[in-house]
Amino acid sequence: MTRWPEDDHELAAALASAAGDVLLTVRAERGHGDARALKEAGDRRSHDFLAGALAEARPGDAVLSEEGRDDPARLDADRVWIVDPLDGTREFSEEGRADWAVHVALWEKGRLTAGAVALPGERTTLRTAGSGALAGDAPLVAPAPDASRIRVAVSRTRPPDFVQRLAETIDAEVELVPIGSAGVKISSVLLGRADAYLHAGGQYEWDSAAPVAVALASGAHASRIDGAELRYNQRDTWLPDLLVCHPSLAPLLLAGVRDIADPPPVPGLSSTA
Ligand SMILES: Nc1ncnc2c1ncn2[C@@H]1O[C@H](COP(=O)(O)O)[C@@H](OP(=O)(O)O)[C@H]1O
Ligand SMILES: [Mg+2]
Repeated sequence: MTRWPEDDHELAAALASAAGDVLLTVRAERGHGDARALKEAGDRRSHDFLAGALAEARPGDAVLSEEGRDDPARLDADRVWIVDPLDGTREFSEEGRADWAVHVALWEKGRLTAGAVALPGERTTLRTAGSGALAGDAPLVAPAPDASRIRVAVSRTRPPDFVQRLAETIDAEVELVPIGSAGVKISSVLLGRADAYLHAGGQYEWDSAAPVAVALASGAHASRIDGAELRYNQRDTWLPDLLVCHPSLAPLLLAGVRDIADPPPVPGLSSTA
């Protein structure tokens, strides 16, 4: 039986990193000849590893996993691990790509209290610590952006119409940076490779819980795109939109989103025409 860390931050990091090793092994064993079989094997092996390890390390806690059966008992639990065993499944199956991740978050009585995002392709893990956040062993502090030229991380494969419209609305130059996986996109913001991640149109709690836990611990802004709090361990796990960025960019981006939803009147055009 493995000796798992007593500390929840350490446990999240150890589990995410170890699941990342499982996924690297699956990739090496199977190769990229059959993408569908590789995706299925990755999802399954990583989930089985995380579910087994959590049952061993924290037998009293509930688990919500993308790949597991949803047990409604989690709604009455004080501690729920929210995991995405393989985020960026498509990218995992594509040879040479490193934009896929493992997410492990802990929710306690209404808020995220610990989390880790393993980036196995980069051999590093971003995680919460007792206070603050770490990338590997180095302190992780949300980097201040240049507000005149904003690099926005977007999906590689789902058309970023919403972000495109936002780019036309706000008073700044916007560069779209296509990256796979929600966890890698949020990590890119936290590592200073992008300035914001804006997503609308659909996602589930496991896609964002762990990277949002790390983002908040690092001092970054993370909210729904209307500025509301991101809430986890809800009955319906659909969490369709979010914004992660440096706090200094949040007012500009949230105002841009409001303008898209409620476009300002065009001078000279009557609304009662
Ligand atoms: N409209 C949508 N509906 C459901 N899930 C979505 C979604 N857009 C993105 N996601 C999920 O968010 C993650 C990142 O997607 P993307 O790389 O396109 O930004 C993926 O998770 P998984 O890889 O765990 O399935 C993807 O399935
Ligand atoms: Mg996911």
